[in-house]
Amino acid sequence: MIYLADTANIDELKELFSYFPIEGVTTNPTIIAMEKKPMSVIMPQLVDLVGERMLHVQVISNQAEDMVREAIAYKDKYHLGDNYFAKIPVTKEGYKAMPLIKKEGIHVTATAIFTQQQALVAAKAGADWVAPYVNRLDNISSHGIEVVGNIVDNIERYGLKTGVLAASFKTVDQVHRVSMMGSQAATISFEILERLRSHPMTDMSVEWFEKDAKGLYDIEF
Ligand SMILES: O=P(O)(O)OC[C@H]1O[C@](O)(CO)[C@@H](O)[C@@H]1O
Repeated sequence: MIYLADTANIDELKELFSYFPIEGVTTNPTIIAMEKKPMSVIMPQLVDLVGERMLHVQVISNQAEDMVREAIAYKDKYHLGDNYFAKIPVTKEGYKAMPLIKKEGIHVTATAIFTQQQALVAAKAGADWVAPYVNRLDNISSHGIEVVGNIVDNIERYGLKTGVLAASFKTVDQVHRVSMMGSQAATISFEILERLRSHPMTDMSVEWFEKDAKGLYDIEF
């Protein structure tokens, strides 16, 4: 499973990119709103920082033709290449837009997915990634992990090329469980990425090693 950072915060991304094997960044209007800056300010910084990693940018238009125009506009304005994915919600207009955007040579990430069938329809419509919302499902007494597992199985069963980009996490355990379900990717906030990377026992062990090594590691380097 590959890790993506679910943030548009430049400081968080700079820090993550310095040590975490992050393969891409996802944004949505809520994530952009948290930065209290408009897209015209955030986008150039993001594009610069993300480099060749994947960049998933959600469109805000709600009519298919506008979604297509918006997806093309980002690509052209910021000279985005093969690493750019237009995030399209799985509404009726979104499904209509997906094959049209693909025809323009732009990759598609289908987002706001809550059911197995929504994911299957998006995959059939040509989506490269489908993004099921794990924690939001768990919060309405549904089963986010199970939904992700079913989507992974269905895509494999029907020989589709779409990848599963699990999204919406509030715990490390949710991330672990989607990885066990075979999700190809997960997009995760800075806070949860830090929590899943670290463990107090690791820090303690390193401290003990350093104490034990005192005066013994005398080879120069
Ligand atoms: O429930 P949350 O944490 O707002 O997450 C919704 C998710 O949907 C996405 O838009 C899907 O890529 C992510 O950016 C985000 O993690």
